[in-house]
Amino acid sequence: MSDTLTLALSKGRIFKETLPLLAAAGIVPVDDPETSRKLILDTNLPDVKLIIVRASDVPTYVEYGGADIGVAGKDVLMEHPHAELYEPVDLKIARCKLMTAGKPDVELSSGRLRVATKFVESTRRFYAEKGEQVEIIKLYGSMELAPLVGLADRIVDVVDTGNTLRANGLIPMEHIADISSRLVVNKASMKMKHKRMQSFIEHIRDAVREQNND
Ligand SMILES: Nc1ncnc2c1ncn2[C@@H]1O[C@H](COP(=O)(O)OP(=O)(O)OP(=O)(O)O)[C@@H](O)[C@H]1O
Ligand SMILES: O=P(O)(O)OC[C@H]1O[C@H](OP(=O)(O)OP(=O)(O)O)[C@H](O)[C@@H]1O
Repeated sequence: MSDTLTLALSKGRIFKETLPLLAAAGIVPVDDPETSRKLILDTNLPDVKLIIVRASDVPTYVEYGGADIGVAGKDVLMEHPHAELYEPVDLKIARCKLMTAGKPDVELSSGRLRVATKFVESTRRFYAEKGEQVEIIKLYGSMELAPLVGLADRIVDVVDTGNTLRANGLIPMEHIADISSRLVVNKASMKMKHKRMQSFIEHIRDAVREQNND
């Protein structure tokens, strides 16, 4: 196994918020994924590469060794409860809450509650723990639309400011989980590239402490 470290990141929020942590670990990407079409990005360090993947694909790339390390939201990790991954650092970035939401003051019909979400696994677990039988409708985005067009009674989505819910006449209801992004690590890489990985993890851990003044 080569000693190159491959890090899987998603574009947008996670990339932007991970950059300062990488910089503190001495890693600066050469290309900007927002403008480049490249999916493998070089960094200032010849032995560190970044790969750009969909946020929900990060655990898959890392579990199967397509990347040694990744950054994934806890919401995404909760959808992969059996993934063979280490989760050594809470990066405390991309913070939000996983919540149920719906229209205020609506009489619910007597049948099963219909819940639209892309977070099927967390939703299933949440209602199972409450002992409530619900019908889960899988969507891939724009969940807020579902109650407005009668597709569902509730949604489960991530909420930060609440602006998206408000803009669509919905209100947050039950809190399911606090979400932040985590460093995830391939188990084989951790054994085979132990020193390099350990040093990277420690640098990131220090950077998180510094960023949060603790
Ligand atoms: N409004 C928000 N505020 C803070 N963090 C958020 C917010 N929305 C999502 N997140 C967190 O950031 C992560 C990445 O979100 P992002 O919007 O970049 O990807 P996505 O569009 O949800 O993923 P995909 O591309 O797979 O559909 C999410 O998994 C979640 O943990
Ligand atoms: O409570 P708020 O601050 O409004 O944030 C919540 C919204 O943020 C995310 O969407 P995002 O803006 O990332 O767009 P996306 O649909 O591309 O993920 C998420 O899907 C919510 O809709």
